[in-house]
Amino acid sequence: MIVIYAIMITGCINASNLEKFQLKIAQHELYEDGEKLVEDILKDMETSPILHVEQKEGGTQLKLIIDYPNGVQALFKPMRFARDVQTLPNHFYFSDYERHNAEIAAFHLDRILGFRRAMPVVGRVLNMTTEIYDVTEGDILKTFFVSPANNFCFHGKCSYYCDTGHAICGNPDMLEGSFAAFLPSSDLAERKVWRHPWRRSYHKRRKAQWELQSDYCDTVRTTPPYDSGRRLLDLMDMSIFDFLTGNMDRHHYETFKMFGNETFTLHLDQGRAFGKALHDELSILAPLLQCCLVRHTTLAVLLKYHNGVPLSSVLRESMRVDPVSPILWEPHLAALDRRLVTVLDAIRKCVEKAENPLQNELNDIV
Ligand SMILES: Nc1ncnc2c1ncn2[C@@H]1O[C@H](COP(=O)(O)OP(=O)(O)OP(=O)(O)O)[C@@H](O)[C@H]1O
Ligand SMILES: [Mn+2]
Repeated sequence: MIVIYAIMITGCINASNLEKFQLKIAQHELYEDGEKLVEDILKDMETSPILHVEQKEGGTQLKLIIDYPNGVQALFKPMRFARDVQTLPNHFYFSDYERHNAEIAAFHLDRILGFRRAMPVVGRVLNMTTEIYDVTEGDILKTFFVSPANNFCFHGKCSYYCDTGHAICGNPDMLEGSFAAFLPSSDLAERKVWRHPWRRSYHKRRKAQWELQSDYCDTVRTTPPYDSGRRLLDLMDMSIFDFLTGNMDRHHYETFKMFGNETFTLHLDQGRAFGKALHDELSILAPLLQCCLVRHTTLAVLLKYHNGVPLSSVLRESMRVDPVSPILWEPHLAALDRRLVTVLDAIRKCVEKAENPLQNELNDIV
């Protein structure tokens, strides 16, 4: 990835699999198709001893930074609910709980769709006493307690759901969670955070500009960095990815600074995906619907799953090897195939519109 880092790693006999993986991150993808290191780092995160745990600063919901031997780290999101618990009907997208299994499923889906823009994520069950409580320190320790049902619980400190009423509880002291491979530190590979042009309002009564302005895409596509290169196409991919998973929480996205603008957008933070299996949130597709734009290779992948082995089957099979499988409630898998048809319908309408622009203008007038 960068020269100094390369020298550091090659000069070091015991480079971890994660360091090797980070070193291979390229301008257009996190890892190559079929990269063996992906399986290696998943295995490491699943089986390596946990040396230290601390709460991640910032962010709204509780996350832990896990330290393994050799400086390897992972980002842990805890399980809160069973797989079939849906987003509460009166919750907005911005007050939805994060789901650890959504992070696992999203990594697999991102890989299956050929994006390779999400860091590898694996499930694991922890002993809360020996693998969290005994290896952490500071304020978080004061938030541990035993619940009336005799389960070991903690809530940590954060701005959303870090209180006794929303504690994370083991069964009785075993806790499942997702472990995302850590991105290279910002000293080595600084990231740029971008405001997503189709960001939601994050307010219960306000609408965002894209919801009010019918020609919003014209504004975006004439504004750098969306006016040239791959960036707008990446946002179209992200919109399809998020529509398939039902993730309404794409407020920002990140890129690696060293690659400039002609690089891929990271698929980070899928914790609020897979919340509503029986509802398809069409507004997540707004970027694609408003711009009528899709990458040729993305369309080819979508058609492959539509015409061949269904996306749900390929995803189910991919996730089967995860230690906490099954990862998704079946209706979420069924939703994927249904939503794929919706995406293809939207693209078909765009093609028809492009083939007959005059007719369309007439339709608009009439
Ligand atoms: N795999 C990772 N390795 C290192 N850092 C990460 C990783 N994934 C995410 N981060 C960093 O941690 C931040 C918070 O992660 P994430 O977005 O998943 O949590 P969050 O609580 O949902 O945050 P927010 O409330 O801001 O959306 C991200 O913005 C990102 O910079
Ligand atoms: Mn988030």
